[in-house]
Amino acid sequence: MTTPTLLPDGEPRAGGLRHGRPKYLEVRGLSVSFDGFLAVDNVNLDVVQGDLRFLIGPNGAGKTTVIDAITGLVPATGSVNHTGTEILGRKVHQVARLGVGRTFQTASVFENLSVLQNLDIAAGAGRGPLRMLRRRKTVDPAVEEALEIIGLEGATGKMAGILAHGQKQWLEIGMLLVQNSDVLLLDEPIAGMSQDERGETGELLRRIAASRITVVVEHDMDFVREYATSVTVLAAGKVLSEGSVAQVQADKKVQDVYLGSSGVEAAGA
Ligand SMILES: Nc1ncnc2c1ncn2[C@@H]1O[C@H](COP(=O)(O)OP(=O)(O)OP(=O)(O)O)[C@@H](O)[C@H]1O
Repeated sequence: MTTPTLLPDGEPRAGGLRHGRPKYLEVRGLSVSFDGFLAVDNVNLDVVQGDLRFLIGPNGAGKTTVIDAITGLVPATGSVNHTGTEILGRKVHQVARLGVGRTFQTASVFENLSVLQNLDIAAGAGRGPLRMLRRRKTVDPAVEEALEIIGLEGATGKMAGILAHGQKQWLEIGMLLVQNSDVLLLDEPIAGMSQDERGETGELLRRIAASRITVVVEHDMDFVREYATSVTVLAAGKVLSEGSVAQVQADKKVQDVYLGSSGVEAAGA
């Protein structure tokens, strides 16, 4: 059996990979209504493999709901195409099997299991129950590779519940890597992290985004400026602006609604 490589082949860049046939996520006319309230309103979004896209905007702009809609957590209309496959309207587990993985604002790991067991379970998500129960003597190469990428090689036996806040988020990302997710939708991954953890997370995002389709919901504009290769700004459920960090910061509409003229967020956590 060949093991798919998880290691990136370069740095993320705006517009994604420029060679080969990159994978893509193409969102068209995505809308989500909660009892008549349009939380996501006709959103179009194109993200190509190798890009590190940040989704920003004021509180209540619809950022998390876009991710919820793509991953099947809330009903939506429109279309979400992952490299030729329509994923909108499928069940949550089907979307995950099609390689679309997401994290939540609060890391959802199995607190009473070790780091290794968490990754093992994620890696076995596609295996049958008998194979899952069989004790394996060796570490799955995909798990080993994910451990290296998320920097938790030294913590394999630690219970996930006692990990530092940042490490839990990294473990959750590792769980997506071993599931072979090639679309990563990460909801505020640095919320509550220390300065050091933020930097390490930024570098982790760079490593994983180079070979995947990555969308990060974020409020921290310093972090966005440092790590985004492209940005989409949402406001009141609609795409307000899109482009490089410099382009969206210079956009008068974005300054009025979200960033002050200094580029510091006017709203948000
Ligand atoms: N399940 C729900 N039922 C009803 N309204 C909802 C539901 N989920 C979200 N909303 C509303 O939809 C709008 C968009 O919410 P969403 O959480 O997507 O915004 P956001 O941009 O992620 O905000 P934040 O930055 O504060 O996390 C908000 O007005 C919110 O109150």
